[in-house]
Formats: sequence, C-alpha cells, structure tokens
Amino acid sequence: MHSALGVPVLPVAVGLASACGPVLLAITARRHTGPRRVGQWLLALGGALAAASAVVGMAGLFPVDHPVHQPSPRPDLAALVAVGMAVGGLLLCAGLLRLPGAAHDAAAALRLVLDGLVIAAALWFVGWVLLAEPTRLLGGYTPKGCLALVLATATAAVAAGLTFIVAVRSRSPRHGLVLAGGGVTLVAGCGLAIAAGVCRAEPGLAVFGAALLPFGLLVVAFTSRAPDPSGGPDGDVIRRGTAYAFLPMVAMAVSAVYHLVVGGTFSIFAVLAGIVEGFGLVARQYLALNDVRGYAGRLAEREAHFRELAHTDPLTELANRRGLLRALQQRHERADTPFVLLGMDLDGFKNVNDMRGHDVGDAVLAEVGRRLRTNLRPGDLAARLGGDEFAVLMRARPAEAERVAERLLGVIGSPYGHPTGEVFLSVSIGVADNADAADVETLLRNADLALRYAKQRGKNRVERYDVAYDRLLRRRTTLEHELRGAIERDELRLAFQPVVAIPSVRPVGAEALLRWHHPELGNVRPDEFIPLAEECGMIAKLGSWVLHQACHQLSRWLADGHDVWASVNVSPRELHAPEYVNQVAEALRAHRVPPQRLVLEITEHAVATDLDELIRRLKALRSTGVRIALDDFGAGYSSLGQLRRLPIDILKIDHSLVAGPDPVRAVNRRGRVFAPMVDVVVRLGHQLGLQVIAEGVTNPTELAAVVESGCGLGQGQLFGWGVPAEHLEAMLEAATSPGARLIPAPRPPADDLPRPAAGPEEMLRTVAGAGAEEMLRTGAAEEVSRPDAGPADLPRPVTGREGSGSRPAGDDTGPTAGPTADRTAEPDSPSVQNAGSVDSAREIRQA
Ligand SMILES: Nc1nc2c(ncn2[C@@H]2O[C@H](COP(=O)(O)OP(=O)(O)OP(=O)(O)O)[C@@H](O)[C@H]2O)c(=O)[nH]1
Repeated sequence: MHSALGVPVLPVAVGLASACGPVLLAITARRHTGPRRVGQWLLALGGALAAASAVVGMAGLFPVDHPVHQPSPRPDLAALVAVGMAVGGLLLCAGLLRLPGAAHDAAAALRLVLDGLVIAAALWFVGWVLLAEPTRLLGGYTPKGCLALVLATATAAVAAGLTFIVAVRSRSPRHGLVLAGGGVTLVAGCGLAIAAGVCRAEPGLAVFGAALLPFGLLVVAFTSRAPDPSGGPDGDVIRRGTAYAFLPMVAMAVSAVYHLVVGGTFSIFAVLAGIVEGFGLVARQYLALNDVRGYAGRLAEREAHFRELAHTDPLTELANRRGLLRALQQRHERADTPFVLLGMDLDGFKNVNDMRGHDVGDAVLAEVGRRLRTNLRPGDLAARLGGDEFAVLMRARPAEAERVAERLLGVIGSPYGHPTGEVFLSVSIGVADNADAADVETLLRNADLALRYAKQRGKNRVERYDVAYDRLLRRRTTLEHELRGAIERDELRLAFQPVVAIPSVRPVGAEALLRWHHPELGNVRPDEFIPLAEECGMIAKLGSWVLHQACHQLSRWLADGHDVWASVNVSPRELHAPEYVNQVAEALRAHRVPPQRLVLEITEHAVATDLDELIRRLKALRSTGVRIALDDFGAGYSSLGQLRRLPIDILKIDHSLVAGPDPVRAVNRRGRVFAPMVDVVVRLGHQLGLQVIAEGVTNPTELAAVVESGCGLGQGQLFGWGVPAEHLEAMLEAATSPGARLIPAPRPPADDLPRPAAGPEEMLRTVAGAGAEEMLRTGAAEEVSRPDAGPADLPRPVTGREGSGSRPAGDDTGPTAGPTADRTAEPDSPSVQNAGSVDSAREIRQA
C-alpha cells in the first residue's frame, strides 16, 4: 500500500485520521482549567500515543521496501504496538477518570480503578478460558504464543471494566461519560486488533483495527467536550448498589470450573488474572470497610450533635429541661460531692411580653441566659426549663449556694437594654439541697416548692427549701380547689370599713373588703386566698363579684337616704383587662348607682407597670364618672412625678406613714403632735386638688397628728374595722340621728393649709351622745372596738359584732358563725387593718 512516490499511504492515512481526535482533545484542553483541563490533556496524550502505535504497527506491516508481499508475523513489533496501546489506553483511562462527573477526588478514583480492575480481570479470564485450549472458541483464529496479545487484551479489558464501573457508579445524567468510556474501550479494542494483526501477520485484522481507531478517538474527543453537568459517583456507601460486585467472581468461578472440567490447564497469565482479581477484591473490601467506618463515625458525630441539640434550649443555648435532668441524674449517681439546685422564675415576665411584645421578651430571655452562663463557675450548669423558668445546678453547700443565689438576684435584676427602651425585671429563686432529696424528682420538686414560696413571699427573693413547704403546698392546693366554687357555694361576704370625715368622725364612705368563710377550713385569710386567686386567674371573677355586691349595697344605702360612697379595690390584672371599663359601667347601670358614689382603689403596685398604659386605663374608667383613689401612697412604688400625671381623685396615705413611731413623737411649733410625712403628703395632695385619706389611724395621738396635718378623711382601727353591711348602716343611721351632735372644726387660717384647731378629744367628741364623750375623756379610744359596745349606742364605726374580716391577720382561729356573728379579735397591728380587700399588693406584703 504505497503511492507511486513510495509514500506508505495506509500508515499515513491512519496517522492523519487518528490525529484528528487527539488534536481536538488538545484544543479543548487549552480552553479549560483545573481537573477538566488535565483530563483533556491526558485523553489527548493517550489518543496520540494510541494513534502513533497504530501508525507504527501499520508501517511495520506494510514496509516501504516490500510494497506488495505477504507480511510475516512480527511478534516484536506487535509487542511494541501493544505496549504503546497499553500506555495510551492507561492515559485514556486516567483522562476519563479526571473528567467532571467521573471521580471527585483521588480516593473515589482509586475505588473506581479497583472496581474496574476486578471487572477487567474477570473479563480477561473468561475471555481467556473461551479462547484458549481446549475451548478455542475462535477455532483457527485462536492466538497462540504472542505475548503482545496478552497485554493488548488486558488493556482492552481494563478499558471495558472501567467504562462499565463508571457507567454503573456515576449519577445521572452520565451519557457523555459513558460514551467517552465507550470511545476509550473502542480505542483499546482497535489496539488489540492491530497488535493481533501484526503478531499473526493478518493485515486485514490490523487494517480493520486501524480503520476504526480514528472513530474511537473522535468519539472520545466529542463526548468528552461537554461533560454531564451534575454527575459524579454516588458517595453514599449505604445507598450505593453493590450486587454487581458478585458478577465478576461468579463469572470467574464458573469459567474456571468449566475450564477444568473440559480438561484445560491454567497458564501463568490466567493465574495472574486470578491474583489481580483476588487482590482487587481484598483492596476494595478494605476500602469499603474504611468507607463504612467513616460513615459510621460521621453518623455517630451527627447523633451526638442531635443528642446535644435535644438537650439544649435554642433561644438561650443553655441546657433545657432534658439536659438538666441528665446532669442531675449523673450528679445523683456519683453522689460523692454535695450539690444544690436553684429553681428560678422571672417576676412579672408576662408584662414584658404583653407590654413590649414577644420579640423583646425573647431578647430578655436570651440575655438572662447569657448572664447566667457568664456568672457561674466552670462545672456548674444553667438551664432554661421553659417560659421564664430557669435553673442552676451547682456543686456547692447550701449556704454557699444561697450566697450565689443572692448575687444572681442582682445579676438578673439589673436593667436589660433594648433599642425600644430598658426593661426592668426581677427574679425569684428557690434553693434545694441534694441532702434533703432521695431522688432527682424530689430535688426538683423541693426547688420548685422553695421557688413558689419565694414568689408568695413577695418575689425578688431567695428562699431555701423547708419541709414545712409541703404542708403549705397541700393547703394551697386545697384552697385553690375550694376557691373555684366559693362564689357558687355562697361562702364569700363583703365587710365594709368606714371612712370618716375628720374632724367630725362622721362615716362618709366605706371600703368593701372581701371575706371567705369555708365550712371546713374556717375563715381563710385574705392574704392567703387573694394572691392565690391572682395566680390561678380567678381574681377577675372575684373582683367582678365584689364590684356587684358593693354596688348593690351602695344602692340600698343610697335608697335609704344615706349620704355615703363605697370603694372597691381593683387588682392590676383587672385594671389592664380591656373589658373592665364596661364591667364597671354595667355594674353601675345594673344597680342604679350614681357613678361618683363609687370609688375604685388602685394600689401603687399598678403604678409600677407601664405608666402611659395605666393613665389610659384610668382615664377610660373616669369617663364612666367613677372616682379613682391611689391606695397605699408612700409605701414605696410611685414617684411624685408619676403622681402628678395620674388621673386620680383621692390619695390614700399609707398606714406606715401615719402609724410609725416618728409621727407620734414629733411636736410642732404650736406644741401639737404632728406627723411630718403625713403633713407633707396632705399638702401635696391638696395642692394637686385631691382629697386625702389617712389610712391606719389607730389611736387618738395618731388622729391628732392627722388632724394637725389638715387631712379631711380618715380610715383605720380607731374609726372601725371591716363590719357587715348592716352594722355600717347602723353607724350611718346613728351619725345622722337627731341626737348626734357634730362639732364643726374651725376653718384654717387663710395663709395656711386647712388645719382644725381642735385636739383629738374634741374630734372624737363628734360622735353622738354623752357616752362617747365619757369614753374620750377617759382616753379609752380603743374601747370603741369592744365587743359589748353595740352600734345602737354610738354612731361609732366599730362595734363588738364586726364581720369576720375584722379579725387580725394571722389569726385564723375565729368563730365560724355567719356574717353577723361576733368574730372580732382586737388587732394589735395597724398593718392588718385592711386585710381582706381585693388588694393583692398589700396582701402579698402582709403575707
Ligand atoms: N417571649 C417569650 N415569652 C414566653 C416564652 N415562653 C413562655 N413565655 C411567656 O412567659 C410568660 C410566663 O409568665 P408567668 O411566669 O406565668 O407569669 P409572670 O408574669 O412571670 O408572673 P410570676 O411568675 O408570677 O411573676 C407567659 O406570658 C408566657 O406566654 C418564650 O419563649 N418567649
């Protein structure tokens, strides 16, 4: 096959045609970067080497000096071609593996190579059994004694095995990759044909191979140019199918047995194929095991991560309840060191949510978590149990833990900065010691009990668990249960404590105070059941009942011609309920009570919340015509600035200002007893145009001081305790009866505040009848509450048949008879005089 010029046409044609593929691959390689560029270059080089080997083979088969002759077998040349083809084939295989979508890293490529080798060895072995003695499937074409063929067939088997494994293992879409693999296999097959043609001196076979080679190279060049966009081997060892791995072994085993059965023997190459298969499988197994180990390790890490998440509160990143329980359990099992659990609950956190929104609430909770984390020693554990509940588990003795808890009060209690304004909060803490608890549940319960006790005792404090709390808790649970049906069972009553004009001491108003008499529990102290009602959400129901009863009674007094007003206490919760204004209007309408006859008393506690909101609520209430009194003024919550802004009508001076030791000792320039604080507050109230009531007047000395201050209204033990409505009515009647003689107080000098000139005796002489004057003369003002002094004798407010609420706080062993029964015990402290009102702040303080 030569031209007239002696140029070997066939080799040149083969060379030129085969060069197209590598050239295209080289051009593509130059356009790319990274692994793809390397892959393209490897393909180009492999293709070029294959093409060159083919040219060498064809040139050897058709030499220039023997243009037309029967070529002789050339094993040496065939070996050269086979080696060139083998190297070219390996480069092509390497290029295939570097194409995007084949193997993302060296480890994945190694696994593909091993899998490919296992399949290749099986293919080669099965092929060898079929072609070699004794089967000789190709009959006369069976190659004999040509080493080159062994190498060429091995190259083709490796290319085919690798293509198969890439096709099986890579993810769809994988057409480009599979076609490129097919091209590589075709090139290796062509190399086999050329080497066989050269080795056996069969030009037809060699020409066939040489003619197909350019197509194979072009297939590689074109299909590798646009690789599949999102291919890549499936790295998940669990999801990946592995059934195909059995096929090569089965094929080898079957063909080996068959070979033996038909009387064949195994050449060294067959044994080598078996060794490659064996080592390939073992290596693959080893890597698979490593993969599984890595996978299991990652699973374990993930599991640990999720387990940790399950024990963590996402908002604060502290432990959650589950995390705390786990830590408690661990500490409890070790039981070598003493430990303490602090139960914590933010005070009034609901207000933060309600007034400032949940986002601010969340920010505050997260900050509480941060403060706890940064204020504990290493090894101590802070947890958020849910809502505004936290806990701290610390290795410490109880006394030490109490000190830490006291410190945490300050840490949590300092203001929380927020762009919308600072948030102020406090926290209550219960301390429980593991020595008092047999198990973790008991420890948790003890901490909770101590915490609840801290809440009951006024919040913002630390309480240590005491066994007595169990009893308290049981009682509390009973009370809560019984209180729910108290209205329906008709166990509640109102007592009315008179408010008197000073100095006439004529009853002009009455504060409605709630009393509960339970058939089995007896008289339940208001400071016990009212905070409970607040906590269990019953305060609105009780408040509504009180409002209606008070209006009902007031309407009866007014219908009987008495000039009197009544006041009811309003809890902060009721005040902030949007429907409360309508409830008040409805009660006034239902009982036909003129609005100005009803006074709603709010405590300074309500002022501690959002002032603007409070002002809006109070204005709405006042628009119904009722009057508003600020109770307990001077007890410590409201500032003078707030007082100026509040839309109120009456100021009630807290009993602590009236009844303290200082007021009774002070004497003014005129030699009269006076109370400096009361003096100041009365002046302030009058300047603001308010009526002022002095609360907690217990004796004539205090009355004298109140009179000296110019205060126009008084309330307290001296004028009467809470009594049933009919007793108060008797007082009202006595005060207006013809026998009553009121001594008017002289008007104060124009340049001074209103000040009566009369002393206490003169004041008390305002009550009717000589009996009263006699009592005053003997200085027995306290006698007014003596049980044997009946309301018919005196228009004095207090009689011996006062209602149940007139008993002093702390005494729950009273008579259990009905509302008119004598249950009075003389109180010994002015601080208890108002116990029984729906006035949670005061009740809590008293508790
Ligand atoms: N912002 C926010 N609020 C929450 C979350 N979980 C619960 N809360 C609110 O936290 C408040 C907890 O209120 P309580 O503890 O019952 O009441 P409190 O006002 O703190 O009253 P005391 O505990 O008696 O002082 C409720 O209003 C819940 O709706 C939370 O994840 N984020």
